[in-house]
Amino acid sequence: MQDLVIAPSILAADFARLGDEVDQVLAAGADWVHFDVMDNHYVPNLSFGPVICQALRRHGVTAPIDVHLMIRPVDRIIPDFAAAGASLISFHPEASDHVDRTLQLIQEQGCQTGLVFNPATPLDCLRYVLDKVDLVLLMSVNPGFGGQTFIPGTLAKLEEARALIDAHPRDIRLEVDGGVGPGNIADIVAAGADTVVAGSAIFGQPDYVAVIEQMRSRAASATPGRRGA
Ligand SMILES: O=C(CO)[C@@H](O)[C@H](O)COP(=O)(O)O
Repeated sequence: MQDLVIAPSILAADFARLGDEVDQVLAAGADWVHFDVMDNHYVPNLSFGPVICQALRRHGVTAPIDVHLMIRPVDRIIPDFAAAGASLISFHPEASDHVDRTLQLIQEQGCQTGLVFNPATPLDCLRYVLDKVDLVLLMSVNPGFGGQTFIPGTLAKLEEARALIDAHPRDIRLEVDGGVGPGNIADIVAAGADTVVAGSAIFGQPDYVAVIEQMRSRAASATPGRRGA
């Protein structure tokens, strides 16, 4: 399994001070910036688009920007995110008419690819496109809002995804998003995740260093394959 990546979701940041907020979480030990794009169509909420991604790059952010598209359709906006500095672009298979083509488009734009599965969406299509996927993202809440409660059934689904990934020769990250924090990260890592998104659990705390350290130390105590140990 790959080293743990912690990707704070800027959806929970103070937008009026976004550049400083991102600088602070990265200085506190976060690895990536998780960038939640919502269109008030695929999900019932509206967030931000490529200009904000570009603004973060112009501000000086060099860490990977992990763009999660909760939009439909997806293809039209992918070149804009690539030009804005996205490192990795993930989308939901049901939001694309042609999943394989969208994955190719992201690759052609020079970004890494991710496929996102909602809590009730089966992983069925994954095995047909694993050769084009760099990251599998399992939603552990229904997408659209931060601050929701982790859906426990995600743990069994993580184990299912981990088995698929481990049977594949390429390095593919397994990310979890929604309701993740110090209280459940050990079980999440034990179930097979190597990448975690956390919004309110990080930005909701006054001390970003302390919460990120706590998440790392609890994750380090997990034994892969042994949930609840
Ligand atoms: O994509 C989403 C919600 O749609 C997530 O990234 C959440 O924004 C995570 O927030 P917390 O549950 O960690 O507050």
